Amino acid sequence: MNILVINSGSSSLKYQLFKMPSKSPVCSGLAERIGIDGSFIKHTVYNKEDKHIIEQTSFISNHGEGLKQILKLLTQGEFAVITSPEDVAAVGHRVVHGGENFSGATIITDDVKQQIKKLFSLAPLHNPINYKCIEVAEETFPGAKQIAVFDTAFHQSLPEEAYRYAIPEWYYKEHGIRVYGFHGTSHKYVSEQAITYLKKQESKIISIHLGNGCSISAIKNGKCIDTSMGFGPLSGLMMGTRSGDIDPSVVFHLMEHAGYTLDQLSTLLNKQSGLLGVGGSSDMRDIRKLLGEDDDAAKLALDLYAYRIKKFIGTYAAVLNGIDAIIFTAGVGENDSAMRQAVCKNLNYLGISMDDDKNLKYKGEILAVNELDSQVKILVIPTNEEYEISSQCFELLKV
Ligand SMILES: Nc1ncnc2c1ncn2[C@@H]1O[C@H](COP(=O)(O)OP(=O)(O)O)[C@@H](O)[C@H]1O
Ligand SMILES: CC(=O)OP(=O)(O)O
Ligand SMILES: [Mg+2]
Repeated sequence: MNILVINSGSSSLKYQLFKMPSKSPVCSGLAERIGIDGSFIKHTVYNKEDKHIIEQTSFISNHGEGLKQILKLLTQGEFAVITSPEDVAAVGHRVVHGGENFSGATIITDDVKQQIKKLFSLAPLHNPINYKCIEVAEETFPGAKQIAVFDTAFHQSLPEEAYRYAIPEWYYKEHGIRVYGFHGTSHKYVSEQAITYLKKQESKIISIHLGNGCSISAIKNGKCIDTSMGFGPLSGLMMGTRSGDIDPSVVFHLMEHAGYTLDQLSTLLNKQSGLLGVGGSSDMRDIRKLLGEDDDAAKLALDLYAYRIKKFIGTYAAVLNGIDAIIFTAGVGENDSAMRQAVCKNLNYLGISMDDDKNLKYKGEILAVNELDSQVKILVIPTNEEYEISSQCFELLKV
């Protein structure tokens, strides 16, 4: 059964085509730096021993356009992997915000689409894009099942003390104001990988997802018990363009004393803050380049970014009453060894000590980068949201 998975993030669009139940994809790829300079698509087709890579470097203004270019690569030319739309049984979509209604993979109906639409304002960088990708896929593969896998699903296990805010209950009951949490598909996938690696079902794990969006989760015995993103994917860690935690008084102040509108505030906190706002670019690779040129703003951005992660590790060590392993994953977590090192520095009191040489050796496979006598394992685990989505779709269709 062929399942195409579309994982649209805030800055990227990743995809993989699986012939389920095989975990090895038929093809995979990503469009990166969507909407900023230097956009590109890297498309890889896997043959038995060989692989073919196609790279395109024209500007991609938005995700809908990116997906159309990707679908061309899948269906046209010498390395096409889909000869007819009927070849695809299902398209699995990452959908970021599912509110409280979805805890598993869900067939997309008109009603589900309306619910995704209702949540646009809570995940403005994501749900509109996810919705657009669903529409493009419906047009391209009219006979395929369209299935949504929500980032919020894995966090439905949060206990009430973690998911409720300290405001009157009415706001929860009437307006659904609570912590939902995001990147759940990634946290679920990497924590399951860690449990298998540790051979320890009863485990206390901190999973740190550092992509364009960033979040950190406390996972006890395979269940998420707390997470840093909240009502929307804006709180917690510092991100590519998002501020992460900020005192709400700042919002009142800017409204009252600087005449900011809601739109301006949303733009400031969602699109102009984080690495971009402090360091001058949303892309960690650019920040590293600026650091190499002794740029003070880039240095400050890196310090803030690492400090915030460290603070959350301390918080979740308390929440979990100990730690067996911490996981670094996603674009920055997997590729930026210097950030992993900065985060783990001076955490010896928690039993976390990194082997700096091993940390430099990560090559894309799960790797423990802690010293041998470190009480806590430090794992770098490549996330695979696409495979996790594909297997959830496959399970749903098998029933
Ligand atoms: N080699 C690298 N070194 C440092 N950062 C990297 C590297 N490769 C990718 N990244 C960073 O990963 C981030 C994107 O992560 P990703 O998980 O793909 O994001 P998303 O899925 O949220 O779009 C970008 O900030 C990018 O700079
Ligand atoms: C939820 C979220 O922030 O996703 P991304 O990292 O893909 O932007
Ligand atoms: Mg992502």
